[in-house]
Amino acid sequence: MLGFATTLNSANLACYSCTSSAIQLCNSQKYNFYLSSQTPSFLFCISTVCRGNASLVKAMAQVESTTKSSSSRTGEKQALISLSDKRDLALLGNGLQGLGFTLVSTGGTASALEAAGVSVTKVEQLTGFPEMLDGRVKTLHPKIHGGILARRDLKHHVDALNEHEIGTFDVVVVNLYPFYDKVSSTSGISFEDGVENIDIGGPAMIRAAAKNHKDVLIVVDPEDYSALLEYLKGDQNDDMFRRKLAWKAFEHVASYDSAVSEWLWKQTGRDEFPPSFTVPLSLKSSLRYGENPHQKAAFYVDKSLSEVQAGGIATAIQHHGKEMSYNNYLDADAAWNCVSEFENPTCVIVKHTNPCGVASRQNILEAYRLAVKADPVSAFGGIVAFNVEVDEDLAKDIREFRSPVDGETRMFYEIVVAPKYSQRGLEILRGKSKTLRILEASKNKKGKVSLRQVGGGWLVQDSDDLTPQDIQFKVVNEITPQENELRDAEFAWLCVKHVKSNAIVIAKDNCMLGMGSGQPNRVESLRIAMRKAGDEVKGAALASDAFFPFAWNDAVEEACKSGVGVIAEPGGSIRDNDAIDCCNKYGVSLLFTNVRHFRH
Ligand SMILES: NC(=O)c1ncn([C@@H]2O[C@H](COP(=O)(O)O)[C@@H](O)[C@H]2O)c1NC=O
Repeated sequence: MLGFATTLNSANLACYSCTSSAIQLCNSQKYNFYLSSQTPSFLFCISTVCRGNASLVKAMAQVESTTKSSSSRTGEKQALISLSDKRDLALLGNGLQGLGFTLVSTGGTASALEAAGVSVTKVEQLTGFPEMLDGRVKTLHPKIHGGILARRDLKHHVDALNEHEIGTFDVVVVNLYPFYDKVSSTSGISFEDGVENIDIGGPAMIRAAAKNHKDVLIVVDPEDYSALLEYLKGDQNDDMFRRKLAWKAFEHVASYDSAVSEWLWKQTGRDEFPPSFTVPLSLKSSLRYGENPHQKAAFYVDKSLSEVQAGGIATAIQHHGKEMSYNNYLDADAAWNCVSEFENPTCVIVKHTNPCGVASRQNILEAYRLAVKADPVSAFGGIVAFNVEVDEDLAKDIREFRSPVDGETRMFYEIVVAPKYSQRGLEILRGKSKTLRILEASKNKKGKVSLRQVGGGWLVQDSDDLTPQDIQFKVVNEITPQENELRDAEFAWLCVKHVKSNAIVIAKDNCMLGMGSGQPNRVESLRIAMRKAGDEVKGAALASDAFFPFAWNDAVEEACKSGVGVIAEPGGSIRDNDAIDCCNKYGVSLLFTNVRHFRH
């Protein structure tokens, strides 16, 4: 058995027992005995006086205990660093070392620090235990967690540290195994690999340090390294800085855990919503105000695993224009959701979340003009969405096109959203106005979950992904529709899905002619739609988001009298036969889809 030597000053080491200065580094784990964080090497006395004297080890433990408690009291500074994301590690390591910190690290982090020329003590040297179980146990040790969790203002905490020869940590820098990236990678991951990527020791250290943030600074984000170093250079009296780091640390762990639990629920193979779940949200931007100027507001991006590469407005790139407002986000979302559904080149114009103009044409310029024409009054100040690139010609048209209302006023829009812009197209649109928001969005993923808040709770449902291709348009009366009428009905059906209930859309030749939305009764929506369609209603298709409760002297008869050629509705009313008889009488085809598209 070997005896150990210690003093506080590493330059002046001597054996406690024999006072010999014949001190050597000990390479054998078995005999390692940590002395103090200022002398983090493993030392032993090779004097013949000590050699083989078992009692010396005990004696030395007492000496070291004294040494350690005095080191803590004399403000010896230790930082614990364990990072998967090793970005800016050299900046951190050099910065802390320059400020007089002793660095303690897990294996990979220690190697990276050493490679960056920073001296470091390995956690296993401190704990006297090797990292084991394939890294499942590295830092889960009282010498680590005691040093993080002990309150410096409680004597019995400090005494306990001294008794067990534990040094304190003033700074803990940890980030976690990249579970999120691994399980969401497109190449996929096995269940076993997923499990191995669940970090255990990291969250334990983060939580411990965040709990004891009064004494320990906890950093989980490389973006905070500079602020940490600045803080350490100052008087360190800003408690709010510590609290903010602690908040961020718990948030980091909470998001991480929500990803793990979301993934595990999927691994159970159950096709139902989980009994409870957490949605991780990340602030994208503070908004000037909410729906109205007296309401505070912000926009958050959903970080759920199911939202990875889900496309949509939240991840759209803004190329130009005034900052997006709360209502802009809602409207842009509605426009983008609607236009993304069409296969052919299409333009959708939205006002207050309702499409007021929709047209599909091989020539997108034509589609754009038709979409404006559907309701030029509403289109003014609206959101224009395209499902194809905005090139130079289209951009010029968006810039120059004059309102069909007076033939003079140039059309004005809040937002243009498209999947792509040519360089020239973008330049031209930028020139239209300083404020015009230009968004580049990627297509929405199908099969998502939709959440909506009500007082005290959230409603959760699958997104409404059905398209006309998934639906059978069944002729239920004696009038067989023409091929073009069927296509018009499908087009109107796709439009009506995006209109607020009660929703009626009249369309012909891949162009919306009129729509009625949000009325508390269907007849009123129908009348609004017919008024907008005007004479063009003749031979057009009409789609209703839900069945008609009454036919005679009601919406169905009014539609038939107006001259529509075909009506598409879900069916399912107890008075379906009235609708069938009514359509027979007026020579209008009636199609039942058996699918409802309420939008509340
Ligand atoms: N098990 C443990 O005791 C443990 N302690 C730290 N870690 C993690 O290990 C990672 C760093 O490892 P390395 O320094 O070996 O590259 C960090 O992301 C940290 O969160 C652990 N790993 C997983 O649980």
